[in-house]
Amino acid sequence: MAARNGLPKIHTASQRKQDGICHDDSAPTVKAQTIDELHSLQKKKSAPTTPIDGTLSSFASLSEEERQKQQLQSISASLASLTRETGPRVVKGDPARKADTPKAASHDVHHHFTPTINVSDSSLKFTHVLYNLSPAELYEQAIKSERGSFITSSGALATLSGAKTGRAPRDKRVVKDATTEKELWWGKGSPNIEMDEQTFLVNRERAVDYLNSLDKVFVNDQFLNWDPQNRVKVRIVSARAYHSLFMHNMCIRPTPEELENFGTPDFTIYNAGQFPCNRYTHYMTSSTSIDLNLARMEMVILGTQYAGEMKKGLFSVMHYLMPKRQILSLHSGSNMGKDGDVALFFGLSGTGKTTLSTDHNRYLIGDDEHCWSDTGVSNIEGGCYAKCIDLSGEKEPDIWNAIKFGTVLENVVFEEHSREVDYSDKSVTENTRASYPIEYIPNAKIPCVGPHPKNVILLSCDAFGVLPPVSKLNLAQTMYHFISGYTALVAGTVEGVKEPTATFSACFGAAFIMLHPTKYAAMLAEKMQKHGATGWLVNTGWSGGSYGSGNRIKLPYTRKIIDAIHSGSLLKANYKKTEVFGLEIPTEIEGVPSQILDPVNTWADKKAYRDTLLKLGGLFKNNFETFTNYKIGENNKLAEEILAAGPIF
Ligand SMILES: Nc1ncnc2c1ncn2[C@@H]1O[C@H](COP(=O)(O)OP(=O)(O)OP(=O)(O)O)[C@@H](O)[C@H]1O
Ligand SMILES: O=C([O-])CC(=O)C(=O)O
Ligand SMILES: [Ca+2]
Ligand SMILES: [Mn+2]
Repeated sequence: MAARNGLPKIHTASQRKQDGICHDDSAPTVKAQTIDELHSLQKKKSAPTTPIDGTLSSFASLSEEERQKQQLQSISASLASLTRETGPRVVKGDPARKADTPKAASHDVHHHFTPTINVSDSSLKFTHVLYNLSPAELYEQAIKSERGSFITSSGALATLSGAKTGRAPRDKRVVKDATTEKELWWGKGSPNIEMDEQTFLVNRERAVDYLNSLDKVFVNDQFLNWDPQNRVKVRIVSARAYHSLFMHNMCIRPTPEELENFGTPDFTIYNAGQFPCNRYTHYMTSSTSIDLNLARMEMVILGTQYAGEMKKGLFSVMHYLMPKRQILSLHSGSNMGKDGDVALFFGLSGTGKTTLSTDHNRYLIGDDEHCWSDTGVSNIEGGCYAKCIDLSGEKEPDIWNAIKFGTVLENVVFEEHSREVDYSDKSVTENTRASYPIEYIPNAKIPCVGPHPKNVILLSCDAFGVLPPVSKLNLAQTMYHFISGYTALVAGTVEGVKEPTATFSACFGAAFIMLHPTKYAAMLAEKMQKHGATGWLVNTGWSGGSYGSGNRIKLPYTRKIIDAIHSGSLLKANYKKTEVFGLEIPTEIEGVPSQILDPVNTWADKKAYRDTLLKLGGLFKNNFETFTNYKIGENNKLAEEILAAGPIF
């Protein structure tokens, strides 16, 4: 055994001396003349994900050469400064590797224009592009050049997202032009903070200049949406291997053939997150800005390295593009039973979409973002993004086992030597996260599509502890609660929110919607009606008192409730109606103590319960006032019904 401070004795074949002469050449020697050649043998050439080596191009077929040229031209065009050169001189590969240094530019693959005296000095520099690297290559890049990158004991890549460990919704801006002014939701309650085209271009140039000034940039060409008819091509240009691996996991990964025929992207992200925006720039209120331009189909990220901005930025784009095609985009998880019954799980951050859609007895379609079209549901993404605070192998075995090689573990704390992660440690943030490809969940449904949903489950984490663990909703109630989007935000995901407080977020995702909430609500109502889906409200939050005195409903109980919804048994249960909210609650569910089903039973102080119930009812009423003047759907009947489906007292 090798001691940590000493080398073990080396036993070689030469010890079995036959002729008294030391032969250490009993195995054939390597077919290499030089050390460089030896190293070149180690890696099998299998593009397209491997960075190309300059010496290789001469062997490549003409059409392959032409394809590479077009690909580089497309990347150069993406990275173009809009005020100077048409595009940087791009070269594929890691600048740290000899074969990829600008000498390689003499090969015709990297032809590009020859800089002349009247262009800027920046055009004299090569931009090295690491194109669609594999997880293994990205691990190496991260460990080599990004402080805070480590391999954990289960093989995941631990990383730090920097100063920001959650999204920054107050810094998310959208370009208001003649088109978006009319189409998008602006003003009170809307997530769309306006900026003008000029300011967008200033920030874009800042990001592009920053990216081009670096030694290397990562470029991911990937897809969104498993529905082949409505697939969107996305390009992500970023400065960190962490960002590239995160998007590799979260977007749909192209096959080598699909990558060959990728062409130009439909949407491009410029992630210059390490670099701040400039507060002298109009509209900027901090050093962070996440800017969306729907006319250019581009997003620029400055001043935050939190990778969730890219994922949710793309989600916003889908919330704009899909409704134009009569497809409903949803902040929901989705899974399917053995008999093909599909359930949707809506809910704000931390309410249980990932936890409850990841169910060992069902096929996972997706954990966070879906489309509902005329053909059924499709996942937008290629991966999952699970919260991992207090994660345990017993309670959530599938998520636990997904944390292996290839998975990005954000902001977790681990033991220095063993690299065992301590999932209870909140030293960096409470919003610790794991990002993994969906196929890391053993019963993932690939391709991630399914038929029309049978159950629509609205998850709410009620910090007041007055909503029942489960209620059956009629269509008007489903719409009322969908538009309200109530939860008690669990600390962490949104910057600066540390304590649970009541939140209303339209469509259970106001931060990501682009159109007025009633547009999405009308589409949901129409689809639920047409396909006969049942709505449910599930409280994954407190019972027996509010946050501070009661306790969070035990996950195994919530799972039993969800099981009863899926199996259809809950539909047949006996129901009674609650006061104030008028919710239908079951009297019995297998595996769940009956007395917790009606929250009044779990509160010792009945007056406190009643006061809290009325208080929450009042908050719902106040919140809904914004929507009372809007028309929902074709006739006004539904709008009136929805209004009447709220709390009455
Ligand atoms: N009764 C319960 N039901 C669901 N989740 C629970 C329950 N009790 C505790 N939890 C915990 O709450 C968290 C739910 O987080 P989850 O990742 O599922 O949220 P999410 O809805 O997917 O959020 P996001 O949109 O931010 O990804 C998990 O850490 C889970 O272990
Ligand atoms: O975007 C994030 O950081 C995580 C997430 O899924 C959400 O907030 O809904
Ligand atoms: Ca999630
Ligand atoms: Mn989410």
